[in-house]
Amino acid sequence: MMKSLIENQFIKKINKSGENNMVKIAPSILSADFSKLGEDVKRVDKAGADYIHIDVMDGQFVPNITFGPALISSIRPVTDLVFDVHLMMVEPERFIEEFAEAGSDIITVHAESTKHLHRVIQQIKASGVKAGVVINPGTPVEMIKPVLSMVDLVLVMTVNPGFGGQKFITECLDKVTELAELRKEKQYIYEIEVDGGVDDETAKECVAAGADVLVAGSYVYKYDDVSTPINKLKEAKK
Ligand SMILES: O=C(CO)[C@@H](O)[C@H](O)COP(=O)(O)O
Ligand SMILES: [Fe+2]
Repeated sequence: MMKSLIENQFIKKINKSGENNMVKIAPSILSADFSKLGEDVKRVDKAGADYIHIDVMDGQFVPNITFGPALISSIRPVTDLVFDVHLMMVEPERFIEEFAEAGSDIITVHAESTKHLHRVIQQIKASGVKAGVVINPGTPVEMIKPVLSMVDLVLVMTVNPGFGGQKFITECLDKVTELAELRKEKQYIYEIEVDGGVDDETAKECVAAGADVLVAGSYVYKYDDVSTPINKLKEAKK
């Protein structure tokens, strides 16, 4: 997608106090119907989604296997929405350029997945896309402090990665609050995204803690009319 369009949708909504005016919704296509994936992407686009969240799993970092760059290329023509690509793979540095070329707008890598987190983030930025860092429920914010000044997005997992439809882990919200406070104190520019077990109820807790972007898979795609859950999630900030 056009770089200027990404900038518009991305950083501009962060105002001077470091808080977004509205919460963004990132439906996860992990819970879409893969036999009609393009249609399922279009449905959430039409319903007001902000990002398309794409879960890449390698069967090693997590006990599940999903998509690669070819799938991302194939759905790229279907929408102009930001592709938020969540890499759950060991040594993501091996594939950054492929995922960037396939049409990713944001690539997020797990702090636990590489020995060279700082270098991978540099690599993502050099490939011309936004860079994000992800932490598992068992990983403290302390571990990513050295890269917080470099990233455009921090993703806080609110379930253990690998599967959709799991129960929200409330304790992870303390990290969202900590990241929001750090952003304010140090004038960082990252968005804070949460992923896992998000529905209309847990969304309110996430927003209250300071989340700017809500990923939701099973909650969105269980509805025939996906504008219902997307609107309910947006109301979490009203
Ligand atoms: O990264 C992941 C899972 O590892 C997620 O993005 C899931 O797709 C979220 O699914 P729900 O918990 O919303 O059903
Ligand atoms: Fe995800």
